[in-house]
Amino acid sequence: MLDTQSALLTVNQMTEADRLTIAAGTAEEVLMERAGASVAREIIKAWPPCRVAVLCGPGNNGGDGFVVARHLADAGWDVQVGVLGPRDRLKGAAAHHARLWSGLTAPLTPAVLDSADLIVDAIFGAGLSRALDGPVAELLAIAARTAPIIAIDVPSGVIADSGEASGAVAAKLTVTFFRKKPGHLLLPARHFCGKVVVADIGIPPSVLDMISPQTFENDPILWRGHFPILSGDGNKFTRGHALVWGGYRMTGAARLAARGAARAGAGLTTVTCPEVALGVYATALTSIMVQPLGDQASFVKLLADERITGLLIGPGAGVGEQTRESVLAMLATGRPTVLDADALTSFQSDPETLMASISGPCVLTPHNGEFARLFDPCGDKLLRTRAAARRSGAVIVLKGADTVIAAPDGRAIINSNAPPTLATAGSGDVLAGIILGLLAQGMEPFLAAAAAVWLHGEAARTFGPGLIAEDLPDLLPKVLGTLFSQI
Ligand SMILES: NC(=O)C1=CN([C@@H]2O[C@H](COP(=O)(O)OP(=O)(O)OC[C@H]3O[C@@H](n4cnc5c(N)ncnc54)[C@H](O)[C@@H]3O)[C@@H](O)[C@H]2O)[C@@H](O)CC1
Ligand SMILES: [K+]
Repeated sequence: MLDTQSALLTVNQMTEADRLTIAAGTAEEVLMERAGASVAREIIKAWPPCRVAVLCGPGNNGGDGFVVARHLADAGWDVQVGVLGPRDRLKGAAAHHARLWSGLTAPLTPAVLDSADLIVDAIFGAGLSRALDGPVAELLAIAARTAPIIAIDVPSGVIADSGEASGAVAAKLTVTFFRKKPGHLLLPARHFCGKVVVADIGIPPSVLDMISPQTFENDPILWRGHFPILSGDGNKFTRGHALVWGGYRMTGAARLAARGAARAGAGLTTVTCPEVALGVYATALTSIMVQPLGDQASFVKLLADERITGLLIGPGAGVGEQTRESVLAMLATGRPTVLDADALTSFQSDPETLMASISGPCVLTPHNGEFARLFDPCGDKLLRTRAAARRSGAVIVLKGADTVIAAPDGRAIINSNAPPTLATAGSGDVLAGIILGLLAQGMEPFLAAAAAVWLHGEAARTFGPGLIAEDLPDLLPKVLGTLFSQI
């Protein structure tokens, strides 16, 4: 199992974590007290005492709200509490904490927001089961124009499992409990969460042994121990040999990928390209070797070289029969293979053939458009990436600001460190190359894909504004240096 420190819990898994903790002797009221107290603590840390409106819903999220109200009032804050529906309909721990609130409550209308300097959104959390209805959505829209919002667990309207966010408004701060939920990372919900703080409410991490989470936030802790480390007695042949299939006119894409592979640590990197493009590739590449592609038979012969340990096709490959044939020839070797861009689109009229040909370690790196050409685009991003991995037998990297990496066995990782500067021509080619470089060194495909996505994001973050794809490979040494100096 992957390290559960960065696990993301579904609503059902979080409920189970609560249940196991309660069964082991912590009362639900105590968990709610700790949850609300932790939110109040974060608020007091970040804002000076002011007038705060606490908006409480009909469930346990509302119960947390009453705890926040009590703690802030005890600390001398001016607190207004608004409650959705009759207060006597609150149940269990929420009813208990509503009773401990000795101040007034008002109905949940815009009047509660009058002169508020800060707003606590405790309307709905994990229990939101349908889209927000009119009055609550309207109230939130007014709240968003009135003052900064602090959301408890998730902003109301966010579906914690899927990242949908109908009717939600942007919070400045979201305080969640024990572990993050997929909705804190997936778009569009992530944009509504603001800064996310995870509070410890005394749920022991050991409950996760029983829950076996399958979804994680991308973090080096998941894959650092599997990263290819150079051995003292190694040579360039023991560090893997990465082969990139280079196309003709769009030669930049394969060159970027090859540099990504080399910087990710492949001992040897070769671009094989049509004779006519040899000059272009050779002029632009120095340590990376260039080989003429020849006809299909000579490509198959090249692939028979056992020293080649990782293959990539797609960047600048061109959509068509030659790319299709080359993909199938690569997959037939059973060696670790990355399929990107045109290699994926070349199968849009016949995805079945592609799926049937994947038997070895394989990573597909589609963006949304390429994904929809091969797979069912329905369902939230986590769901559809998982389904595609299961269907293809490959690791799927569904790219975007919230890239999801899914393995055929159901594990999934959501990436959260990619800055918007990565939305630039050629950045996907470099990513495919980094994955290739790691695969060529023998790293497990799922973890190699996760590591590459993280390194790619971190490289861009390190650089800042003005980034172009060419910068990315050369930023890897610094990122890797920082990462491994921390061990
Ligand atoms: N279970 C526990 O032990 C703990 C739970 N905690 C809090 O409890 C929350 C979950 O509580 P609940 O499961 O009670 O769920 P919520 O409080 O999120 O909401 C559930 C209530 O809202 C109603 N509802 C759902 N969608 C609606 C909609 N669109 N319009 C109108 N009403 C709607 C439901 O019928 C139910 O009454 C978490 O988000 C967290 O804030 C924390 O106190 C930590 C401990
Ligand atoms: K909330």
